[in-house]
Amino acid sequence: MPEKIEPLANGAKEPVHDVAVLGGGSFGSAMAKVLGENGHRVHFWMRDEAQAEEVRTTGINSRYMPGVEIKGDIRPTTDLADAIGKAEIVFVAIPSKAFRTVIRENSSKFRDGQIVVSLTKGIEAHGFKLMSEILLEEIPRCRIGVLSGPNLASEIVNRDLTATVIAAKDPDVRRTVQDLLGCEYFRVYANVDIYGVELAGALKNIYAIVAGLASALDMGENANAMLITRGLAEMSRFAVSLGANPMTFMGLAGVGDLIVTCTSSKSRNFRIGYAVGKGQKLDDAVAELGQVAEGIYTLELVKEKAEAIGIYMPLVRGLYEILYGDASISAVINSLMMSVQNSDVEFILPRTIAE
Ligand SMILES: NC(=O)c1ccc[n+]([C@@H]2O[C@H](COP(=O)([O-])OP(=O)(O)OC[C@H]3O[C@@H](n4cnc5c(N)ncnc54)[C@H](O)[C@@H]3O)[C@@H](O)[C@H]2O)c1
Ligand SMILES: O=P(O)(O)OC[C@H](O)CO
Repeated sequence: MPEKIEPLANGAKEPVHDVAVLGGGSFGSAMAKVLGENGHRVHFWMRDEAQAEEVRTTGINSRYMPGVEIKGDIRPTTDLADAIGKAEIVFVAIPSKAFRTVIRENSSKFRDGQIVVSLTKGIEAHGFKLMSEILLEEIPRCRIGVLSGPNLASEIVNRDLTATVIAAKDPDVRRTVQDLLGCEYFRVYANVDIYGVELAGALKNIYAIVAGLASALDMGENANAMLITRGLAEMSRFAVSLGANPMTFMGLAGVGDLIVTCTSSKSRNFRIGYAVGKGQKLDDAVAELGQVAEGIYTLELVKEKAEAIGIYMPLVRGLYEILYGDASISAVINSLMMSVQNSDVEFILPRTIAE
């Protein structure tokens, strides 16, 4: 049992809930820590028994969160069915490439009406599916939510002040997640635009790689601001064309997450861009990182999708040509700078067609 249950932001102590966190990486560890400190019983599922045993005996996940003690009633397990079975609410922090497989293999273990919240910021290659869409397909009888925002795991575990967004259609899902996670250093805002919140979380990883590249080249603060803002224009153009609400991009899950990921070397996507900007090969940078940087996969999928539906995404195309083609960084920068000068905010002034 935890030594002390901190009161939540509303001053009341919540009843203890059984929650499951699926995924023993950086973000699963960070969310397990918040939930444990808030007094909940956390069934923390990870694949690796040695890692589970380490968390069980020392409270530390040294591979993904070295030196951080995950306090409270944390119950690490490699038995996924047991974790789901015991939980009232399930949080899923599994990389997008493995997300469907893990959920599908255990779909019969989820209960009717059980709340399942995706923490994953990626897109499935086959069919361009977001994680909430996978959940709806695999476990349609559950109530689905998506948590996304400017949430560097390494800061959350330090109890650095942080805000995030829970997006769900069901108000009870939104309220439950706010109550479970909210505390003196973690605030949870609500949104109903699941698709926009989720797509924003996936797309910003691409622009974080771009920002890392720019930082490696020491392009200057004006250039950084230009890249972030044009990244926002590009990602909202794309997302809105697929049905997202443009206003979502003004919120924490949109511009908030874009800012943190594009300005912090704590972001793994930023670090990949920085390494490539310093001349490292992409594969070597990924191997050295040793953690997931979803943006490198999202980039390929978004480039393909944007071309298929005719959405202009010059930063996506330029980054793709650098990472996966043979374009030099300077040639891409030159072509971006010399393209047609266009509208700032296209929701006010439509873009001219020629580019
Ligand atoms: N780390 C952050 O700051 C952060 C913040 C918000 C959201 N996210 C998102 O959370 C998701 C998970 O990222 P992370 O940071 O925890 O990654 P990570 O690289 O730190 O850890 C990945 C975890 O997934 C596990 N895993 C990999 N393949 C698996 C499989 N086939 N089956 C089961 N488990 C598997 C690994 O064992 C590891 O425990 C990503 O989509 C990421 O974008 C991360
Ligand atoms: O480390 P990254 O680049 O995966 O980013 C982590 C979070 O998504 C930031 O909100």
